Amino acid sequence: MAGLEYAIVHTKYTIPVALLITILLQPFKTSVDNYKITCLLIIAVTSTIPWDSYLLKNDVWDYPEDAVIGTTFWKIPVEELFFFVIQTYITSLVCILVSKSIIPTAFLPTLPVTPPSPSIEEANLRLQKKKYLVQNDYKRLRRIGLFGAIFIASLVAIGAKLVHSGGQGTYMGLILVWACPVIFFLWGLSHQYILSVPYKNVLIPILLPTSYLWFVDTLALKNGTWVINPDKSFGIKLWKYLDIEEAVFFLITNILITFGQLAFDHTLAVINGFPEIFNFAIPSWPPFSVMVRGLSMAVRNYTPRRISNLRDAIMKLQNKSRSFSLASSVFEGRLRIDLVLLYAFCRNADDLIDEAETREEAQKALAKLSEAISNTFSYRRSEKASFKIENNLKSSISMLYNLPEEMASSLEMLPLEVLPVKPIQGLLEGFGMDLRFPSTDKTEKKQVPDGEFPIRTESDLKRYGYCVAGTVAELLLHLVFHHYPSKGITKKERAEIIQAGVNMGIALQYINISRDIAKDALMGRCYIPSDWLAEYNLTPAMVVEKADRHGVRLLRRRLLRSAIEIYHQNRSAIEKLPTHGGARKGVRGAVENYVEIGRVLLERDGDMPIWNDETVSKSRRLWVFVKALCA
Ligand SMILES: CC(C)=CCC/C(C)=C/CC/C(C)=C/CC/C(C)=C/[C@@H]1[C@@H](COP(=O)(O)OP(=O)(O)O)[C@]1(C)CC/C=C(\C)CC/C=C(\C)CCC=C(C)C
Repeated sequence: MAGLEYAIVHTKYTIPVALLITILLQPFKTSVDNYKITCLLIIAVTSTIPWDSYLLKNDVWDYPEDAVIGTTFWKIPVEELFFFVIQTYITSLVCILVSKSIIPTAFLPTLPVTPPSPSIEEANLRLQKKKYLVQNDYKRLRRIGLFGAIFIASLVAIGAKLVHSGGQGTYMGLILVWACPVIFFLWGLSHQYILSVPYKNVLIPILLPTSYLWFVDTLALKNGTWVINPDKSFGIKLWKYLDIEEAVFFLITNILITFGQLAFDHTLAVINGFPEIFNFAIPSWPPFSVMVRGLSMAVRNYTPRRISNLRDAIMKLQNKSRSFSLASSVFEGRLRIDLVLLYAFCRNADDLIDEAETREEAQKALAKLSEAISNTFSYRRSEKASFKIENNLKSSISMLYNLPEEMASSLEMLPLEVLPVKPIQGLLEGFGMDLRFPSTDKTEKKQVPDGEFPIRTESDLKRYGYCVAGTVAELLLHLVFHHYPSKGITKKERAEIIQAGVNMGIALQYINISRDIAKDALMGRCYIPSDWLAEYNLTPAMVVEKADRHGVRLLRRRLLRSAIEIYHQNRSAIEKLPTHGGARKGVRGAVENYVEIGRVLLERDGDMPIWNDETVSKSRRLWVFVKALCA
């Protein structure tokens, strides 16, 4: 007599959890995630069917007739088949969710390079990078890898022995001989990557679903939904009702799924991370042959400098910008890597000027950077096909132009072959404008008189906005179109979208200026146009002296209103961006996150001084971001 008990286990326990995680992941899900889930589902179902069918035929476990609907496939009840699917799906989603915060390429292992004895700054920097260095100790990885392989191989041997002896060890033996060879294979291919990613990325997808499924299994065993044959199992219980074999089964299958997901991430990390080797566009669903090539590429062929420069760029992004760091998790593959590298370049260039001790030093640094950019740019254009990041410890750009190593590396990493040079020069022009403010350093001989603050009119402000932010948007959108050249968009439409992006960049810069009025004043800068200030009988020097004034607040409101207006005029262009690679969602999320700062400032109105990026609370930032992704 057929029954619904097993089906009820799914409706009560597995389906709701799967739905919940699907909803949680939905805003962040990319098409590469669908690829990984689909592949694993196919592998899991096809490999489990013969095994499960064998166990059922040999009476290792059974289902009372009144607990299942009665429809079977190879003797397996459909509810059981559904279990393979839903468990693989749930564990894969958890794995994908926890992996969102990392860029897999940054966790590829690298062969040890013997560095010269470090200077104090280098030693400090290395201390900061400890997270990666410790996890990336190559010899240690190999040792653990070997130990792990011996351990897994021993489990296979124990399993074989148990199966051969039959009797109570049968069920445990069949689990071990079926799952451990696959785990051995995945471990062999990807143990260095598995050991290099943060532990939580491996442990959470294994332990969280396992403990939940232990709980569900305990209930099912208690209710007799399925029954384990006492003649083919040890009779040892982890706790009341939960047989040790069942506990091992769920643990081991979740290890399988998690290792499978991580092996996918590993190969994607390689094929996305080394464009000089995989020198073709990588589709969201890369062909199997490319995946195998990535997985089998030896660590000695990786480019350590590329990996370590990428790690530096990620650290910069995480330490300096919460909004762009969050937005980065939505972009996929090479676009994500290139955006992080672009961020690091812009940030390093900005810091190079802002952190110079004197104006002369800043001017010199700007000139050196400008020269390095134009020379690197022409060199790359001429050597386009053969460009390769060298493995030297020091960047050649740093040696040639005497630029700080971090700055030089981020320039070296920038995909200049696909970027226009004009916006990069525009960015430098913007930084140059920052150097035209009167100095706050009393020892400096040449003081610029009040009238010579560089932002005199609204059009100066707009030019400045274009230089430091419009250009960033232009570069960002060039990267989007380079990686996802939508065939449906004409050249004219593309130019219009880029123009809208430039305007949006200007709007974001207005918000940035409004937020930082007090902070900028401390540096002797005032970006509110002098002729706006004059309407309130104020001068830029008065703002620098004391930013918190009634007139300044009113002008800040005017600037924010103007930013929001530009935002409204241009935001529809975002919906014309390619959806691939998370481009549209990511740009929408990044823009909304930043515009929220403007909205909060308008809400708070009177608040001054406005100090730092604590303007929007973490929870509000996340909420706005998720809403933007779901729009
Ligand atoms: C996802 C990801 C990693 C994106 C990277 C975006 C990127 C390359 C940003 C570089 C930012 C930067 C350091 C620029 C140097 C000059 C500067 C300081 C500009 C201001 C940025 C904010 O910097 P800040 O560090 O102060 O920010 P925090 O609040 O501390 O986080 C700017 C305000 C400029 C930012 C402008 C953009 C990123 C361009 C925005 C335009 C688009 C996203 C395109 C919109 C597209 C359409 C079609 C409308």
